[in-house]
Formats: sequence, C-alpha cells, structure tokens
Amino acid sequence: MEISHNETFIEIYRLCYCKLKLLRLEGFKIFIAEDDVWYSEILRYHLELNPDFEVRTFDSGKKLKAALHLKPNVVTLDYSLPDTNGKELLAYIKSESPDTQVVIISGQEDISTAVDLLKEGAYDYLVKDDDTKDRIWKTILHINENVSLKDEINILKSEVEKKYDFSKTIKGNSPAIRKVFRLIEKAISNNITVSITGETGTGKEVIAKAIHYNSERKKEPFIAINVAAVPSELIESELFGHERGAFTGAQTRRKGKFEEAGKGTIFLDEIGEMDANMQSKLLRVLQEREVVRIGGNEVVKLKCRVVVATHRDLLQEVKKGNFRQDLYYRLLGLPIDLPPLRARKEDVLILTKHFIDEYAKENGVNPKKLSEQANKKLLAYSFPGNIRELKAVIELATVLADGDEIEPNNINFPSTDPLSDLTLEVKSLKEYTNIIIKHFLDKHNNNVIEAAKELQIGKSTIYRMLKEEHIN
Ligand SMILES: Nc1ncnc2c1ncn2[C@@H]1O[C@H](COP(=O)(O)OP(=O)(O)OP(=O)(O)O)[C@@H](O)[C@H]1O
Repeated sequence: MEISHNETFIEIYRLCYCKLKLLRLEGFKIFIAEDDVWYSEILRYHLELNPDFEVRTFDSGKKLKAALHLKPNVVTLDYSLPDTNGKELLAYIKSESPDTQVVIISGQEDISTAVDLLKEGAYDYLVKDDDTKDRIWKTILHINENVSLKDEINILKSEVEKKYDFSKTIKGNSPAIRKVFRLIEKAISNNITVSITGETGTGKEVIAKAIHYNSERKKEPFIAINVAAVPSELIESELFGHERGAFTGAQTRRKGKFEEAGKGTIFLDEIGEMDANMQSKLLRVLQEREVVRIGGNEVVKLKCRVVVATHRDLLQEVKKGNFRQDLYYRLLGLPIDLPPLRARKEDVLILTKHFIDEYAKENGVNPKKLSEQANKKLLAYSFPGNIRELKAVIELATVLADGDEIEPNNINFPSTDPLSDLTLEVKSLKEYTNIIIKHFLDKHNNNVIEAAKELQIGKSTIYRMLKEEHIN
C-alpha cells in the first residue's frame, strides 16, 4: 500500500517537477504543524521529494507561532495540537502572515467545522487517511501555481506602472500639455474626482491611467467603462452589479464596476452620453458613497476614486438640459482639459518622433527620418482624430517609406483636408483664395449662402470669384 503511494507520488512529482521549476525560481516554504512526529516525518519526506520545497516541522502551536515571521507559503495544520486548536491558530496565522495558505488536517470528518474554517480563510480541509499525502501534494501544487500566478500578476502590474510613468510616456512640451502635467501631479497627490475633457483621441484615457498608476492606488484595479458603448438597459447592472434572478437573464450574481474597482480607480469614459435616469442613480451613489446591487439589499461601501471623461462641453449640456447640474458639480472635481492637437502644433513633431521610434523599436528596425516637406505637410494638417490619428498616419508612413526618409507622399490623411496642402507650395494670394473658396463650397454641397456665412463674406463675393476664376 505504502509502496504504491510512493510510486504515485514519484510519478506525480516527475510530471509536475518541470512545471514547478518553471513556475518558481526561489524556495517554496512549507511548515508542517503536527504533534504526531511519525506522521509529520512522513509528510516531510514526501514533500521534500521536490527540491524546491523547503519543509520545516513543528510539534506545537507555540513553536509554529514563533517561526511565522519567516512567512511560509503554506502551513499544514493538525486541527488538534496539544497547546491550541486549529481555529485559533488559523486566525493567528491569517493576522500575522496573511499571504500564508493554511491547509487543515483533521483526524475526523466534521463538515460544519470544515465549512467554518474554510469561511475563515483556510485553503483546504483534509481528513487524515491513507490518501492524505496524495491530496496534500495536489493541494500544495495548486497553491504553488496560485502563488506563481500572483507573482506574475505583480510583475505585470509593475510593468504597467512603469508604462504609465507619465513623464516618460505622455509626450509633448507645449504650454498646454505642461499645464496638464501640473494638474496630473495635483491629482496624484490627493483623492479628488477628476474630470477630463477633450476631443476624441486627445489622450483622455492615457491621462486617467497615468493618474491611477502614479497614485497610491496603483496596486488596486483600474476599471474603465465606456458609458456610450453599453446599451442603456444594461448600464445600471454594469455599474452597480446585480443579484441572481434580479431580471430575466440574470442567471448569476454579478459584481458591478464600482465594486470591481474596490480601492482602485473607476474611469467613466463618455460620461456625457449617460441618460437622465442613470444620471440620477449615479448621483445618488456618489452622494451616499455606497452601491446596492440590482435586486439585492447588501450595501457595498464605495472606496474607489472616480475619474470621468467626455468629449462634450458638459456645462453646455447642463445649459441645454441634457446633463444634471447637481451631477455636473459632483463630478467636476479637478478639471483637466486636453486641447486638440491642432492647437498645440509644438507637440505634433515631438509625438511624431515618439511614434516613429516606438514603431522602430517594436519592429526591430532603424527609425526613419522625416523630410522637411513631410514635416510641413504634418504641421499643415488639422488632425480631427488628434493623437490617435497622428499615430496611425505615422505608422503607415513608416511602412510606405522606401528609404530612410519619410516623404510627403508617404503621409496619407484619412480625412482629406485640402487646406493642409496649402502651405506646401508657394502660391499667389488669388490662388490661395480660390482653394479656400472651393473647399468651403465643397463642404457645404455648393451652397453659396452657407459657405459665405462660414467665411464671413458676402455671397456676391463668392459669385464674383466663381465668374472670374471660372470655378464650377
Ligand atoms: N501625450 C501622449 N503621448 C503619447 N501618446 C499619446 C498621448 N496622448 C494620447 N496618446 C495615444 O493616442 C491614442 C489615443 O489616446 P486615448 O485613447 O487616451 O484618447 P481618448 O481621448 O481617450 O480617446 P476617445 O475619446 O476616443 O476615447 C492612444 O494610442 C494613446 O496611447
């Protein structure tokens, strides 16, 4: 019997050893608290088959407590030690070393005690019998994998944090973006709600993440939700969660985004698109600082920071009656306005260089240069899609450029803007004027009155020019 168990162990061990080796680079500490010395030594023998496991044994609760500062990964705990019981020791371990996982080993099966202990944080409850060693092995393997995954998540998190070190990633040196940097610093050092405004693609989400990943909340979740992208009938349950059976289709209980954010940051993007009914619900949640899942009555305290963004002028929306004034003031907090790219031309070339370098790094090629004419073409364009559009344009230009230099013909704007080519060639004033008139006529479907209105000139001027210049 014993031999077949040994074989099973060694087999499982062989299968899993390589995986464990990959998963963990340092020793995995296992403490066995067991007053039956013989049983304790058998466990130690089996667990030490894995050279990555550092196993220590303790025959009393007192001795185990004295060694807890070594922060074991796992404690296997005999439920009835001579000087204490499993329940008391579990609570002690959880308070002194919260990351330590505790596997309770009991001489007898007692379901209600097992349930109690699991509720209080025990990882598993095993009954001593011939199979216990196999089951401990598997349980420890699970714990080891979980610890490795947690380590991996922490490494990824710190990489994300590095990525959002805003002084390195948010490019730009215009007075406008420098003002934004100063506001981000303010937002980082306190918990005030932040409202970010700016046209699409100006970097609102980048700013929200920079605030989160540079604040004290950086280890907690950053949860983003685009209000405009969620159908209005689902938004309440997305934000606040729901209980099982709260409505047709609610088959399981689900946490809302506020609850998911915990002590982190919730980013409500496109807040200006929220409908009136939902606005009043959100206002109540923000005022009371608590949420209740749909169909439930458990109150969940709100601990997250709120960052909102919109491309709309919210005050204007308040005036038009589309956005609640009280909600507007509750959300305003620290306002950060991101000017469009066309209003910070200094940043266009800085961002262009950044995107060229980024592309080269990602693709393992040398960064290309921008010819002077290509520079001019970029600066003359209005970038309705802002930084997102610039990034796409530069990536395409880098691909299209044959040599080391990006030429104007490699730069293609998705939205054709004839005015952007205006300064590329030297023209007479009359020629410039014709191009402008043609552009505005096109824009208004040849409606002379509308074009004249936008250009703030008389319609007869346009008719005269059409006649003189034979413009169709
Ligand atoms: N200052 C910046 N430096 C470098 N890259 C930036 C900067 N601002 C924005 N970007 C890049 O531009 C793109 C658009 O940014 P982001 O998604 O944050 O814009 P947005 O304003 O939230 O857009 P939308 O309103 O459409 O949601 C992203 O690829 C982002 O990495």
